[in-house]
Amino acid sequence: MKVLAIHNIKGGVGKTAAAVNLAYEAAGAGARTLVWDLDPQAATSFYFRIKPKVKGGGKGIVKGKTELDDRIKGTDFDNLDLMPADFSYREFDAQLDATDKTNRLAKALKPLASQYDFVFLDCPPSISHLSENVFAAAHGLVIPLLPTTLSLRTYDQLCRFLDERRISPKRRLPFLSMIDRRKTLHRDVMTSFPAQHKEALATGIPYSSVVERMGLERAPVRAFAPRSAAARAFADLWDEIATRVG
Ligand SMILES: Nc1ncnc2c1ncn2[C@@H]1O[C@H](COP(=O)(O)OP(=O)(O)OP(=O)(O)O)[C@@H](O)[C@H]1O
Repeated sequence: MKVLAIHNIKGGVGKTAAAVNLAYEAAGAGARTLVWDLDPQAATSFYFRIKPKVKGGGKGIVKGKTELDDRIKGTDFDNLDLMPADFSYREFDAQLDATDKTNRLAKALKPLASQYDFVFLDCPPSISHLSENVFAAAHGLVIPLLPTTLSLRTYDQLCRFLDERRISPKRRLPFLSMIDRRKTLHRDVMTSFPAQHKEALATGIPYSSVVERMGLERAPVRAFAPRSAAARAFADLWDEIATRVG
């Protein structure tokens, strides 16, 4: 079982869009796939038409006692399950901070190792104690970045943090999201970012109204717009990530 965290310090960069669409691609390729919606905003759960839990999940995980198995729900798609968000995750960080443990997520996921090929963690925007747990559990960090100066600056800050924790660049999988090729800055970043960061994925996700429509359709892009450029881009991105993480 490979664990992939969709993570960024910044909000609104396309983490949930990536989690939903990459998980759909993995499941479509036949991999037994689980998405864990760690964000109390519960957008991933919304896209998969599953109600978030109201309470209770976070504390048990922090104490190392929660069985995740009975919280998992099936989705409308083959091979694709979801662990819905839980509003108690709002307190996750403070609770994890109090224990000073960074292995809680990894420990909670361990019993699922024989059930899934891939687990996607859709993370809230932060750099926190929860992030430390995510980094300890994940084989790869999938990091969506807007092609803007501030977004790239935040990536450098994240890299310094990962360097301090000796998380190898090989485990970092940054890619550009919401690319608008009409913008000179975006075209420039498409050239400069991979030149400066060898770990960068070659596939980027275009800015697309089809991705925005996910909220209306409540489904991954390829399920309702299979021939769109965005659907092709997520499929290519998944191929690249699957190759990188083996
Ligand atoms: N490729 C895209 N093209 C156009 N709109 C996009 C694209 N990707 C995401 N969006 C839109 O941008 C907004 C933020 O996207 P998303 O929720 O995936 O980001 P996020 O990083 O998960 O946000 P948060 O940090 O709040 O969890 C949403 O309204 C989404 O529909």
